Amino acid sequence: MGKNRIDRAFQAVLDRDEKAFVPYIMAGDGGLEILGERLTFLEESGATVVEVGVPFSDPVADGPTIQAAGIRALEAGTTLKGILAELTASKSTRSIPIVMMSYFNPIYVYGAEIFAQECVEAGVDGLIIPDLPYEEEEIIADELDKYGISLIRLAAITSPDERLEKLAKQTEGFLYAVTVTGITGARTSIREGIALYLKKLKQYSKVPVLAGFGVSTPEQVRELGDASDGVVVGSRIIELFQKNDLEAIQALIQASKGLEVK
Ligand SMILES: O=P(O)(O)OC[C@@H](O)[C@@H](O)c1c[nH]c2ccccc12
Repeated sequence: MGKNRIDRAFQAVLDRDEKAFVPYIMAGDGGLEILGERLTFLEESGATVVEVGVPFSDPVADGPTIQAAGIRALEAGTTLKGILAELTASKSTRSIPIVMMSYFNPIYVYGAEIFAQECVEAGVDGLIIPDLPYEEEEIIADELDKYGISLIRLAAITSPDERLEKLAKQTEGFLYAVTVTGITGARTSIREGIALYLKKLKQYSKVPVLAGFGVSTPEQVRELGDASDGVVVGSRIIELFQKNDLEAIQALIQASKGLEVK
């Protein structure tokens, strides 16, 4: 292993027999000036990697909570350029790896090469581009490769095995296993069959498999973590930051520690 800091962060977690916890936050929600502070809080609370969202006017995969956060961020004047500048300015205050989540359009408008270059300066180690299909990746893959930025692929529960296997073999950093059909957002119960789907992905993948979409309670963090290498939590983290319930965020992160490793 060891392409970049993401690989090392996961390795450290797995070596301690813990599970990874990746919180998602929307850059610019609450103002860009608090982004650095939130990243530091998440690092100090034991997150493994942070997923930082870029707000976009047409967020096709986002549920209501993430959409609303995106609208607040856009209304506060957040731009991709501003996010990269803020991440660069606060970079020396943290060591936690950052994965940026952006739809393809803002990156395309920015220019793939300059974007990749500035990601490195900003301490962005990986990217999730939810509307970039596997078949179209070449539009940016070379630039990311050149700058050592991991391209994290999303696996859908509805995909045929053959596609899942390809995604699992190609992905870098981790494999994002989407555990629901539909959009992001808190759900009350974990769908049956998820554990089998996660186990299958784990067999295909050389990098950690993280379960995401609809994870909102410590129990779900434990349950999904048990069947995978960890979880991604978005909507719930955004709600808790809004309520300023920092203890509940820490409790969610704590739930990813000390799980029985299968
Ligand atoms: O909000 P949830 O259900 O906890 O799911 C995580 C998710 O929000 C975050 O990873 C994310 C936000 N927007 C996305 C778009 C596609 C894939 C993933 C995402």
